[in-house]
Amino acid sequence: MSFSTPTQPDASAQVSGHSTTHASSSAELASLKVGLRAALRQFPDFPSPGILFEDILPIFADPKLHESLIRSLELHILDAYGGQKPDVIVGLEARGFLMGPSLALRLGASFVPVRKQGKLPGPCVTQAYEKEYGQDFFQMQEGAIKPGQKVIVVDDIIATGGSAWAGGEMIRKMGGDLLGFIFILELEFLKGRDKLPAPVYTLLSGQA
Ligand SMILES: O=P(O)(O)OC[C@H]1O[C@H](OP(=O)(O)OP(=O)(O)O)[C@H](O)[C@@H]1O
Ligand SMILES: Nc1ncnc2[nH]cnc12
Ligand SMILES: [Mg+2]
Repeated sequence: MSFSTPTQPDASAQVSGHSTTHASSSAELASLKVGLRAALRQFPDFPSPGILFEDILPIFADPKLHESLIRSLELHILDAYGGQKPDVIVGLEARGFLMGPSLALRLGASFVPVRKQGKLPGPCVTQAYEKEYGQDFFQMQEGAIKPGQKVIVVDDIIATGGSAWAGGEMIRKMGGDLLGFIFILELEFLKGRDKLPAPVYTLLSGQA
């Protein structure tokens, strides 16, 4: 587990019919993580030799685990960021789209996608980036983030941090206020979090 955001010992919150205090949400989060961790699968040498691929898809195949994931991320957000709630959840194509929209709905926030180049219509902001196995370009539609909006970026995995950094750069260019980055899993040995300009939270640790 990796925390780099402050918590609020007295925080209490009411969202989606769940009432929580800091102590009860910590206990709930710890128990949800056990099931989520057990569901992950690893595939050696995918998509290229030397990469140990972390497969998060079994979480989405099981409705109980899917709910555990969204609830875990919700609990973190309610407990962090000094009580500030995000206006926008930004998800990174493609795997960030698996949890971004449902998390946004749960929080009453907007969902905005970051897509790979050439997929979005109209004027776009573009950012080149490097990832664990190659180079790519990300885009967002101009004006998708309004100046001053509070934004959280979500994705499945942080490896080198290149993808999340590029998302953060585009949000910064549009005047967004980046509250933080949230991932299911972190490949700690790549130190991707050191590239990112806002607090990083990963639900589960992995590949130290
Ligand atoms: O921290 P980084 O080194 O940038 O790597 C992490 C990114 O790599 C994967 O995305 P990828 O674009 O490979 O595939 P996807 O389209 O299936 O999400 C993963 O889903 C993260 O988005
Ligand atoms: N090792 C890995 N497993 C799954 N997704 C990834 N994205 C970047 N590195 C990855
Ligand atoms: Mg991805």
